[in-house]
Amino acid sequence: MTDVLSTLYPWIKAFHIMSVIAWMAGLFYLPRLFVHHVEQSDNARIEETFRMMEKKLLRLIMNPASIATWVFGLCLVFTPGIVDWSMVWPWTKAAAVLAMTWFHHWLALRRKDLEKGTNKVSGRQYRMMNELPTVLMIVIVLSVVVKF
Ligand code: HEM
Repeated sequence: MTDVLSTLYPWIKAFHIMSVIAWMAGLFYLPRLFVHHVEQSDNARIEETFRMMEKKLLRLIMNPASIATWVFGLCLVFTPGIVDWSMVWPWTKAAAVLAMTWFHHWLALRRKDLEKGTNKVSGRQYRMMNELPTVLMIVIVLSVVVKF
């Protein structure tokens, strides 16, 4: 099994990066949709459009992309010689990836609130939360590329 992972290493990494790009696109865009959704919540027709866009973005892009990122990422973890756990970078990457996954689930819960009309988060708070994936992405990319 580890032989197969070593042979397929460049392919798995390529698909890992593709799924990361799709996941990150959603993690950056969904909170922006929430900002405008909250700030236009007096218009029923526009609100319905936001609900549909948020649901499709999460279900069709973000959920599958996050699963693919995890599956390809874990294949890379189990590829012999790729991760040296005595270094710092795998731990900073793991912490940031867990935080990114928490953020994904937080967004999914807020989407349900917006769908049911029970949202309590303001547009300003969504704007602030929107910075989190950027910070985590910087930590992750520095971890995997600089490998401190
Ligand atoms: C979800 C769980 C994840 C796991 C288990 C995981 C694991 C890994 C592993 C083990 C590598 C191989 C490093 C190497 O070849 O030296 C890798 C590469 C990479 N990961 Fe992840 N990763 C995950 C999520 C992410 C996320 C969220 C991002 C971006 C925000 C990301 C960006 C990258 C990049 C850009 C590379 C290629 C680095 C290079 O070799 O040039 N990964 N990942």
